[in-house]
Amino acid sequence: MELGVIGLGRMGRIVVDRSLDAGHDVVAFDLDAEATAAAAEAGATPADSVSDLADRLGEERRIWLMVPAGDAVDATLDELEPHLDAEDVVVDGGNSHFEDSVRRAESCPAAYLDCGTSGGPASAEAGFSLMVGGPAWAYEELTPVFDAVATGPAGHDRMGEAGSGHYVKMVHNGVEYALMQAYGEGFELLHEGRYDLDLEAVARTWNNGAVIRSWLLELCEEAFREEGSDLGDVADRIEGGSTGTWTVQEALEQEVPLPLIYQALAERFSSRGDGRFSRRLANRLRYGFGRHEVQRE
Ligand SMILES: NC(=O)C1=CN([C@@H]2O[C@H](COP(=O)(O)OP(=O)(O)OC[C@H]3O[C@@H](n4cnc5c(N)ncnc54)[C@H](O)[C@@H]3O)[C@@H](O)[C@H]2O)C=CC1
Ligand SMILES: O=C(CO)[C@H](O)[C@H](O)COP(=O)(O)O
Repeated sequence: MELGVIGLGRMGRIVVDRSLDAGHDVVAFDLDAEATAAAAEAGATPADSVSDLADRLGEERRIWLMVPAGDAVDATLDELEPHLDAEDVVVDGGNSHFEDSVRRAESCPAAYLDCGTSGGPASAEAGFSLMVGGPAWAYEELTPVFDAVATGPAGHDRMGEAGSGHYVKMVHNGVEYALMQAYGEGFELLHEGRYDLDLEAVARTWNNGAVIRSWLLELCEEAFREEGSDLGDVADRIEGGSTGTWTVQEALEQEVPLPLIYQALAERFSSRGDGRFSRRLANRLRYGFGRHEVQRE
């Protein structure tokens, strides 16, 4: 298949590389010319602009957006619009709000797939987990690319109609906040408690057969290995927060109580000044899965 990829940062570049590795042809564009050139070196056909990318694709255009959520998605769609028709498919693989995706699906001349993407840059080799919303025919049409970008056929599925992919990803991120908070609290007690513990050894032991083993716990193990049991100079400051806020807002609207996710979000908002260990670990874990910059003292 021939795929256009717009946005070649930490995530978009993985879409390019995995698609090329699976034998697909890729036309690539980023506002940053260096990112476009780097994708070309990897085997993609470079485009000079969004319009140029659309022109270089064949009759039935398949285009994957991996730009920051918000205005960049709308700006890209505005530029694409004159080139699109009902036979074309656009995938938004970023962390867009599901209501924005519903609006875009209604106004986009092409079939529109909202695709929640989990795994982060650390999943370049293994592939992502993809949660897709939108028309079934478009999902089936893009399945060869989803197979390549995800961990494989089991790593993606169609969640339902427009918006459902980003809705599921929003809730995923709420769960991510709560899990990070739970691990953080447990390790904080171990760190402050009665025994002088090697927390990397604790995490490693838990990761080998314990009920609470997980990828986030593997990232805890990595963080303690690289930063030390006291997390060194990792600051008590957790950035991000938009996707967790959306989850809590939706829970309030639906009158579904989510005290753990809300509390984890509140911890982020109050993460200033008092050096909470749990938040310093969450700060470091966001580097582990997302290559988000570690805030340091
Ligand atoms: N980093 C992560 O762990 C994850 C990120 N995401 C989502 O994936 C999307 C991309 O994230 P990253 O790759 O991490 O961001 P990034 O900042 O590494 O890359 C974004 C790229 O888009 C380019 N760009 C911005 N506006 C553009 C435009 N109008 N046209 C063309 N290119 C444009 C930038 O130059 C940059 O190269 C975001 O929506 C993010 O929330 C989703 C899951 C995980
Ligand atoms: O989607 C992700 C992981 O699943 C991204 O890493 C996202 O940036 C995490 O959310 P936040 O920035 O609010 O911590």
